[in-house]
Amino acid sequence: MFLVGLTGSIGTGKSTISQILLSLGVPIIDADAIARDVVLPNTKAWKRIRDSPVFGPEYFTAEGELDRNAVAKKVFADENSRIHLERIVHPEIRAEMIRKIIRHAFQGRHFVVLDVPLLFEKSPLLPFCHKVIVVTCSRQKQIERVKIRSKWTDEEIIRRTDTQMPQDEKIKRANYVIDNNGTISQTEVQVKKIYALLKASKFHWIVRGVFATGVLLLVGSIWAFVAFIRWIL
Ligand SMILES: CC(C)(COP(=O)(O)OP(=O)(O)OC[C@H]1O[C@@H](n2cnc3c(N)ncnc32)[C@H](O)[C@@H]1O)[C@@H](O)C(=O)NCCC(=O)NCCS
Ligand SMILES: Nc1ncnc2c1ncn2[C@@H]1O[C@H](COP(=O)(O)OP(=O)(O)OP(=O)(O)O)[C@@H](O)[C@H]1O
Repeated sequence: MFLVGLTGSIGTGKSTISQILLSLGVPIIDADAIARDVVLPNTKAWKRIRDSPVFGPEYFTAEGELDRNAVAKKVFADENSRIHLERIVHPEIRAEMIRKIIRHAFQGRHFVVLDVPLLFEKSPLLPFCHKVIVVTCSRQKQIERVKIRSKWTDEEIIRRTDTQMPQDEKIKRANYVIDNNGTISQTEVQVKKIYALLKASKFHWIVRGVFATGVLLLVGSIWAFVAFIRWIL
């Protein structure tokens, strides 16, 4: 199995592309969804946020859930509190992503797509991605689309976008770029082309070969070590 990163700035269309890939049978690991799960009440990250001096009771709802709007207002206006939140949440997200990757590998998947908004900015999984897909659209479309889906103001959207790597920088680092300025059907055509290329790739055999060699070397070393000890004794 090999890993494919899917990234792009806020509202550019990552989830839309993930849905298209999912309909083609590709497993998706969604970092935003995991980020929501790891702060559910009574989880390790939730407790650390609750006990942190940076986020007081006003950042929690009456039911004890993290008040995402209140937290977003704070962290996207104040870099130190964002770094503080990320230090609590990112290790939990990373651990869960790795667990999911291992599960897919044991199921013998050909490749899995990691939908990670901060893939270039923050993710330690980037070096393990065989290919990276970047989805892009104009800033105007980003704002229009995010506003349909949420109550965020233009200012809030721009503030969030400005904490992320500029789109042209992401495009430079991509293996594949999806232009999501047009209709969803136009995007679907581009996604299907990339899917066909990934499906035709034989890279997963190389990964399997390296993994099998590693396991054989490990088992061989343990066997030789045990044989040596027995010979001494
Ligand atoms: C600040 C929080 C509570 C706001 O929650 P909210 O429901 O409003 O947004 P949601 O989580 O759905 O994120 C929407 C988008 O915001 C952007 N975003 C989220 N966190 C960050 C961040 N730390 N830095 C830059 N952009 C971010 C991403 O483009 C993401 O796709 C939440 O985003 C969060 O916990 N962020 C820290 C974890 C994180 O870095 N997540 C990104 C995925 S690894
Ligand atoms: N080509 C398109 N035409 C019209 N609407 C679109 C198109 N692509 C995405 N959208 C809509 O724009 C909004 C943002 O798209 P989507 O949620 O896929 O972006 P995202 O990059 O995953 O966002 P986020 O960074 O917040 O996770 C959604 O409401 C989606 O339905």
